[in-house]
Amino acid sequence: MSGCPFGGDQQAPAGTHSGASAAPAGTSDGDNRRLSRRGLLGLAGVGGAGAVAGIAAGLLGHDALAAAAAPPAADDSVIPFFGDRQAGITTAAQDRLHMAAFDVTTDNRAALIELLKDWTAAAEAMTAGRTTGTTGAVDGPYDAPPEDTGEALDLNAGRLTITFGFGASLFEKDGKARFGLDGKRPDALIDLPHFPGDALEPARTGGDIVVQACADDPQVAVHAIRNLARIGFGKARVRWSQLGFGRTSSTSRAQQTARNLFGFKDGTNNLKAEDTALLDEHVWAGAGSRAGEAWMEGGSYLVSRRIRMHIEIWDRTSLREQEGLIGRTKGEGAPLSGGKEFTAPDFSVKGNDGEPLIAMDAHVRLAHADQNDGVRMLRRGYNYTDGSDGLGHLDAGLFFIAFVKDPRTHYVPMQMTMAKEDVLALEYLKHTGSGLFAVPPGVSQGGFVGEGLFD
Ligand SMILES: C=CC1=C(C)c2cc3[nH]c(cc4nc(cc5[nH]c(cc1n2)c(C)c5CCC(=O)O)C(CCC(=O)O)=C4C)c(C)c3C=C
Ligand SMILES: [Fe+2]
Repeated sequence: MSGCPFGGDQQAPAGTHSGASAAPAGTSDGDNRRLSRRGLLGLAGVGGAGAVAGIAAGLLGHDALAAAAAPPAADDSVIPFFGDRQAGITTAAQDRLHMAAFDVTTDNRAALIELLKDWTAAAEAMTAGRTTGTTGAVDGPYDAPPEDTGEALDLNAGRLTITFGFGASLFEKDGKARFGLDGKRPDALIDLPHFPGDALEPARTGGDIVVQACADDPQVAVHAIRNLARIGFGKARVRWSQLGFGRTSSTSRAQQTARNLFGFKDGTNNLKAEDTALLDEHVWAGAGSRAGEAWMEGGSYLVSRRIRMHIEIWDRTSLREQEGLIGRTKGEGAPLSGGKEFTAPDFSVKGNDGEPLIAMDAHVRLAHADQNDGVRMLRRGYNYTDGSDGLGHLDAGLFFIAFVKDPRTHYVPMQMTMAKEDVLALEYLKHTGSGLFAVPPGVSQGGFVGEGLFD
């Protein structure tokens, strides 16, 4: 959006963007509040187009009034925030990620609840394409910082989803329960074990609360995390954050399979939103065995791993070896046992040399459900590059994200096998960050994220 929210007809008051501390001549704070397009959309949602037209009457020209009176068009850039499940899990994976883990700095339970309520309100607004707060980016008092940082003003909602999860350290720290949450830490929210080869950096690991913002526009995703961080000031601070620029998983059969930075199709045999029975079996958490963990029913567990990929070494590896390490062809993404991309791999097929066509230590063999007690996961990772390491190497890789029913059965054993046997992992990957978070079920209108935890 331009400085003028309703097109080129109205000029922003002189000095609006100059950083001048005083309101422009002839305007009071109230006069200077203009109804932004986003604010308008928000009002349309609450009171309908007629109400919007009435409120706007004193502020808008004739054309703008006519436009405002028209019923709002269905906006396919909006993914509803409220629902039985949190969005951002089975939602068709967006192109961009900004994930942040926060440490809660207040000790006060009421302040934590207030933070979650404020975050819920802001998340609902931003996912609907509106600004945060009641006055947004440009309609508040001239002498106060705006309630919204403003960099998404011209943009649509971008299919933004904001997904919240709670880390073990929210429940207890140094052996002491926090926020009166004794007995509420789910048994599945374990401290992940050390895996062979782990090179985890504390500043990229853990966190009390994780927020996953996914959108088709990077600015929308960054805007979301930035505003939540701003709202959290004094109660929570960012521990780590990660940008991702290319989805490495499809989570719907309607999506084309994307590629990771090794150049391979990633997500071919992922669980998809359409696999509802498999999602019940492998992704959605149950009520647990204790009353204290029942609040997680219908939620899931988010595993995040920042996996650096040694792409310079990979780029000097033959195509034969690359395909052998993955167990699929690079072009089509077909299993080396034959067929096309979505043909099921046949791990028993052998070549003329008597060796299996999909090697015993190939990534897809070791990760396949057949080798892992039948368990599957919903992967939702992103490619990342974070500059270079000063030694002439890109700090690039895959920010692995998976949603699972129970990490004890659905992540730890598989990761342990890979850390020990997967040549891809042993020679080309380094895990530099890690997190495990309990993702509560969805939020209903009038509620707040994680509400069940505080019942
Ligand atoms: C512990 C879980 C997994 C980690 C960590 C992981 C890292 C990782 N994977 C690739 C590339 C590919 N993975 C593929 C398949 C695949 N990977 C996992 C799990 C982990 N991957 C699973 C469960 C599967 C599916 C296996 C199956 O059922 O066939 C593929 C093939 C295409 C696909 O099905 O997605 C590729 C390619 C990288 C580069 C990586 C770390 C950087
Ligand atoms: Fe993988």
